[in-house]
Amino acid sequence: MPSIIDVRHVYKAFGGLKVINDCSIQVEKGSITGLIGPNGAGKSTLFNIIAGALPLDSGQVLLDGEDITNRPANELFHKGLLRTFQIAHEFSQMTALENLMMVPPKQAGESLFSAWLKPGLVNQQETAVRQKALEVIDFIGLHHVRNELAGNLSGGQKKLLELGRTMMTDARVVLLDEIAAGVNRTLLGDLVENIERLNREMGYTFLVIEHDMEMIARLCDPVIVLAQGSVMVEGTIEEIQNNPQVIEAYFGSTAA
Ligand SMILES: Nc1ncnc2c1ncn2[C@@H]1O[C@H](COP(=O)(O)OP(=O)(O)OP(=O)(O)O)[C@@H](O)[C@H]1O
Repeated sequence: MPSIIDVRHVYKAFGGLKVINDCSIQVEKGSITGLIGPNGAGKSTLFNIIAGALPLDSGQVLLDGEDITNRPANELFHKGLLRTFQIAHEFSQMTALENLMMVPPKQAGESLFSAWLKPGLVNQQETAVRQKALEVIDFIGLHHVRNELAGNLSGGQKKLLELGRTMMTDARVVLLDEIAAGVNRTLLGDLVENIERLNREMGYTFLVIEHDMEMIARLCDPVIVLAQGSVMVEGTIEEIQNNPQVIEAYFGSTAA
């Protein structure tokens, strides 16, 4: 399988602190790849670099063979590379459904000019967007709270909504940053199921940062372990869990 994301020899330092250090990873198209590592290993920094939120010092990032090094996040969004955040950032004063309807980037209704010139087109687009939002909200199991203000949703429901927002665009790769944090087990099950379905039924590729090992074990193959800014080891979850280097990096020598 070809790589959809190809990170090549990336370096990044903050002041004198080398955070990403000759890091190369490949994410296979159609995979759910896990990215784990001890605190401060550089996982979020690497995510920020891939997603265009942070410039790298040297190296290269390719998306499906195209050089996207240091391209801005909004450009990558249009290319189908999306990132969800550690803290869901919904518009709290809009309903869940409206939050989904906000997403499409090329909505003619956003432009006053096109609304004035082509009101029919705007109406047509809005109907199509609403229809798609209703389908998405069904898919993520939030139909019953579609008219609830997003600010009133539970933490887990907000994360489901965040995942739903990626479905409103033609996402190809979604970077998930610690979405399990603070989510109860039932909703976590829903999240995992939805990620699996998006992967299976819609061909999404996922790159997942997660501290919750149960979630990594259930979802991810392969798993990449980052330590001190570069790849320590990559393999199946079983291979990772039994790797002495990984045990050492996580727990120190006492656990080995
Ligand atoms: N904007 C910044 N300025 C300076 N140092 C930073 C910045 N962002 C991250 N760092 C440092 O870079 C290192 C890696 O941080 P990063 O958040 O990428 O690690 P992580 O693997 O995601 O950690 P965690 O699992 O704890 O979230 C840390 O030492 C952190 O303090």
